Amino acid sequence: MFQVASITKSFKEKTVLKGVSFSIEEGDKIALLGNNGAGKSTLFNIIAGQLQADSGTIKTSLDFQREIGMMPQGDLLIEDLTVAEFVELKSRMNQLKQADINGLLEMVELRESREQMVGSLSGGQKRRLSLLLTILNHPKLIFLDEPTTGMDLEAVDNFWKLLEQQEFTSVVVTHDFNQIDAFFTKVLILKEGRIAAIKAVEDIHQAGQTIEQYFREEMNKGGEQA
Ligand SMILES: Nc1ncnc2c1ncn2[C@@H]1O[C@H](COP(=O)(O)OP(=O)(O)OP(=O)(O)O)[C@@H](O)[C@H]1O
Repeated sequence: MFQVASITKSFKEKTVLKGVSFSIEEGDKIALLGNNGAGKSTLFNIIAGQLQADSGTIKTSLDFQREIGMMPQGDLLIEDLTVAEFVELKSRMNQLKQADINGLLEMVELRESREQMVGSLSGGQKRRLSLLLTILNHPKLIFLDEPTTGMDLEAVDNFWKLLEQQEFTSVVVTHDFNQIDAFFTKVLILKEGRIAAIKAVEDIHQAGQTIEQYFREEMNKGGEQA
């Protein structure tokens, strides 16, 4: 459904991505993991078309506009509309007929904030609104870059529950190790600009590990070699 092949990217003399390749199949729920500075957001921004790779290709059978949803790390919101106005506007832009604005807002627990200006929402509320706008037109594949940043614990729990209820094929950059074991089907670890591991969560669990334990072990491997 989506293939990333041999992506490289440097900023001045610093090479951030050193040939990143992976495929996404329908139904995959992929956790994209890596330490700070590993290049996750750079990869995400290249996939989103916000940044140009130095080399490599991205191929997909999906329509980028209609079938792929992207939620970047920074919220791209119009701050001087009310929450309801913004969701209505986005629904119209997506040509959704008779969108149930209250129902949609309920889904991300923003119903009570419907008349509030977007600019006055808290960081966590803005993330929830961004999520809603990302999934509004029911894309087939979603990419989320640290979607729960700024959310309180309850909102984080609710966020993962909400995502679990949806049937999206997804790639999520996250550090939420407490919640992710139940959600993902695959783990992709980016380390020093390369994919260090791609592993089915089922196999990790069968080996008696949590995703966090597996991640820590993979991250330590390089340390032992160095
Ligand atoms: N526009 C830029 N100009 C110069 N260097 C950049 C730029 N964007 C990213 N970098 C560098 O590329 C490296 C990877 O950054 P990136 O944001 O992709 O990491 P990340 O894995 O998403 O980290 P985090 O978990 O902290 O979000 C970092 O060293 C960063 O300083």
